[in-house]
Amino acid sequence: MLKSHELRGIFVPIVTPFEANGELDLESFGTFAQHLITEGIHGLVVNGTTGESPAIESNEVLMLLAAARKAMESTRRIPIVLGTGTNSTASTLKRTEQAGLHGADAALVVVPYYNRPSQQGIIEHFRSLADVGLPVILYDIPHRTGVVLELDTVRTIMEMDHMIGLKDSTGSIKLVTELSRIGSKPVLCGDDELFYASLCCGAQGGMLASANVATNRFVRLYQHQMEDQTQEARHMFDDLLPLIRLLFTEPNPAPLKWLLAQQQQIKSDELRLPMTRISSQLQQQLASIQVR
Ligand SMILES: O=C(O)C1=N[C@H](C(=O)O)C[C@H](O)C1
Repeated sequence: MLKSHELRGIFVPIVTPFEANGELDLESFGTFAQHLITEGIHGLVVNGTTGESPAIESNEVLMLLAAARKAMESTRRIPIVLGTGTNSTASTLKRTEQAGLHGADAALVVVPYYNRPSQQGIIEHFRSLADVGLPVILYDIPHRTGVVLELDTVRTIMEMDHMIGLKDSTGSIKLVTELSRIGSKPVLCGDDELFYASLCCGAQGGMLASANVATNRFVRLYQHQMEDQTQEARHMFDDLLPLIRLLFTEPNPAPLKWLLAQQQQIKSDELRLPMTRISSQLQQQLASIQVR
């Protein structure tokens, strides 16, 4: 199980590869997970947004978790964080229990989206997971959920014993700055363009879709920053920024999947609807950028 102080470094929300008929491509998933691990990542996030969690059935989530564990047998054991959050407290509870039973090290639980609960409702949603026995990471991403967490709400949730940290996709450095000022639990940046700024403001690392590609560059950037080699880290981030921006010009993870299929890291750039393949214009732009 993942402890708060181990929530640091580069956690990659791995893409979920599909066969041309839309079935899970577990073979590509396993070999790609091994590749990410050998690139030096510190943790793997299965069934995140980048893993197309809204389109993955709960039995498939467990298949992906088993494949991730298997990939580590021949490489290195790193923490596996499983996305288990939905906009129903009951189903989140059930999925988080399953995650614990099947060997996840922590659960990533997004703020309930779409139904726009009150701040108190959100607090109770996270409190309900206390007895599961699995560490939980709060995932705050207001532009996807439709609800903005107040600072007091985040603090209240972070103080719960089973909560080990925050994935911050708020699109601002305000929250990470304040949480690190008051010595709260670790914050991982979940907004790729703000990664370097977040590290400078106290983030302990990142959960970054872009780190599916250029993986080792993100790992080295993080290491430079931790060793106070801030100039090197800054330069590495500046070099990565054009790639990061391109990866988010069309809905994530379609650009990533196209690039990974080009690199033959996964067999196909297949997505499940409503996600669709990228435009030919973006293909050309991605093809012309230096990724490795
Ligand atoms: O899957 C994730 O985890 C991430 N999702 C974000 C998004 O798609 O909005 C981006 C972030 O890099 C990680």
